[in-house]
Amino acid sequence: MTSPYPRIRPTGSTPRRVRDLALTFGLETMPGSTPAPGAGDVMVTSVASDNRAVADGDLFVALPGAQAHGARFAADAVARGARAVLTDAAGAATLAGAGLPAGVPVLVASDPRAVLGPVAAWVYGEPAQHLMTFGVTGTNGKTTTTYQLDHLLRALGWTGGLVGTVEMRAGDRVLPSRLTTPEAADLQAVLAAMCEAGVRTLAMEVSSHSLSMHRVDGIEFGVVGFTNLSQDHLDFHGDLQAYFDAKASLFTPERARRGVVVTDDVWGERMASAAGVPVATLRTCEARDGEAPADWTVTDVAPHGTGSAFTLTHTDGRSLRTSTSLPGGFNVANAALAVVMVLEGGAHLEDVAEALEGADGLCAVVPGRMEVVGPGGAGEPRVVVDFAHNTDALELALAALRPTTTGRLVVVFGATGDRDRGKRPAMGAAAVAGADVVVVTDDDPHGEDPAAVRAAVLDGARAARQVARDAGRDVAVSELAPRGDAIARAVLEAGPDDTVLVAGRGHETIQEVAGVDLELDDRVEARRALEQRTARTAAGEERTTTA
Ligand SMILES: CC(=O)N[C@H]1[C@@H](OP(=O)(O)OP(=O)(O)OC[C@H]2O[C@@H](n3ccc(=O)[nH]c3=O)[C@H](O)[C@@H]2O)O[C@H](CO)[C@@H](O)[C@@H]1O[C@H](C)C(=O)N[C@@H](C)C(=O)N[C@H](CCC(=O)O)C(=O)O
Ligand SMILES: Nc1ncnc2c1ncn2[C@@H]1O[C@H](COP(=O)(O)OP(=O)(O)OP(=O)(O)O)[C@@H](O)[C@H]1O
Repeated sequence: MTSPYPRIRPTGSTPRRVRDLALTFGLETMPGSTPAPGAGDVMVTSVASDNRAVADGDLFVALPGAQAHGARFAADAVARGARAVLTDAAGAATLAGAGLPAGVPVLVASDPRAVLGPVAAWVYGEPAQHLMTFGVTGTNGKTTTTYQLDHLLRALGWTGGLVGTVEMRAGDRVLPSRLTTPEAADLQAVLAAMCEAGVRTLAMEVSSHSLSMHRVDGIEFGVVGFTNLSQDHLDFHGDLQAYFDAKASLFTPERARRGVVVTDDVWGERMASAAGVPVATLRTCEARDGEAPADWTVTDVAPHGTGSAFTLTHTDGRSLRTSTSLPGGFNVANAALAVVMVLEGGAHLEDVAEALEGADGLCAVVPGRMEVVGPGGAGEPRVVVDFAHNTDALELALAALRPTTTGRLVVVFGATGDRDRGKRPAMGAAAVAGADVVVVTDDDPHGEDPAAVRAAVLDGARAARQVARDAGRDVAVSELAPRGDAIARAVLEAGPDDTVLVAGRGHETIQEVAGVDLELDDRVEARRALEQRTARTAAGEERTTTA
């Protein structure tokens, strides 16, 4: 039996009586599924919502889904050791005739997805209540901000746990992530494993999907943060207002005690006004005319190593100066948000300043976020891999690299298949506006025709190229697939003073093409191309010397 994904679970859990579960959450038990009199209590120690990840002692939660109903997998879940099932009326109807073994209670909830989080938290002993919890939402910056949060919390002496797009970390246990925010059954198991491992703080990404799909229900975050909002995921939410509303639901008493909102964009101001919990505002760029000062303000941004130094000041006069190693103004915003969330969570400014001093600022390496694969120099171009996969992020990533690019700025990118199609031409236009050489290739096509996705991006790029030409700026636009070839050509043809930005996939190592998972790591491809350049240069030099 294969499992689609391993899970981080606690090694030991207190058995919980299914009867108590049903009473606590007001769940009916499907007639005929109650254990025989005298058979003793059915106990569960853990929760799973996918049969392929079930272990002995699980409550299997059979959720209705867009592709299938989880009830279809309940018999296999029981065969794998699930002791009870929680589902909805449709699932119960399926199970009534499915011939589950006797003595497996089937609990029925009107909306099992809505109750899964609180149920899983109850089974695992409310792990989030034993952690200092920090949740970050926003279109871009969640991963970066959570890594900087974790870095600072560790610098303050805490053992930190991390959950997000790249990985889940619970003490010494690390697992690559499938989702940015895991389903509640998996998430509560990770939190329980963190508590078991002596972890004291949690820095986690909270995606808008997860908020709409109840994945973080059952968690009341100590502090939540909002980075920004721009066009993305509209295929799921429908429009920007619905996308905003999903994120705003994190700033409610059911989900958080207090918040920090970056008010650099209008959506941040709206988030601060809409919040149902106390929030501190943070501005990292010039205030708009007539705008009230934010609670926290970033000033005196200056180059510092590969990133920036900046000063954070509160209206009450508190102030500290620190830095981030990641380039770009947006990474100042991410670093500042991480610091303010920790301060708003109750840490003393002096302690934070001292910790940052000792930790050399916010210098967490964030896999695939402005990751320098080749530093440049010695005749080689600088090569950077970034996760920018929407218009706003691409614009900012290019803007972050332009000031330190003395030659041409080259960008290799594409757009994700089966996701928000509206952003494709805009991404093409953003690439032309910010770069000198634009190579359009595949990102993760998923089930879409890769050429059609590239064509949509090229439409925007070519239209913008004409505008650039009319303004006297010539931008080279080309198309090349597969992605590995595009990365190789860009790196091999770049000049020694050029910067090559490979954008869109960051840390990812699997590219899904027509349902087939291909191994593809942009960093490996870029490194290989740099090695080819070096070998070619060496061979050229040898030919010269032997000539
Ligand atoms: C839109 C969305 O989020 N869909 C999620 C949803 O899918 P679904 O409702 O279609 O579920 P389904 O596949 O029909 O399965 C129904 C039930 O049967 C179970 N099942 C299914 C198959 C099986 O063999 N055995 C089994 O038990 C499933 O676990 C589920 O409980 O429930 C599934 C099971 O948990 C998720 O895997 C799936 O995420 C899909 C894969 C996905 O791509 N989600 C993305 C959009 C997402 O959530 N992204 C955000 C980040 C966005 C961003 O900021 O970039 C994230 O937090 O990762
Ligand atoms: N504060 C920000 N504002 C705008 N763009 C940003 C910001 N922070 C990072 N970016 C850009 O967005 C990309 C994604 O950053 P990051 O992974 O930290 O965000 P994310 O919200 O976790 O994204 P995802 O949810 O897709 O994982 C980065 O590679 C960078 O190009």
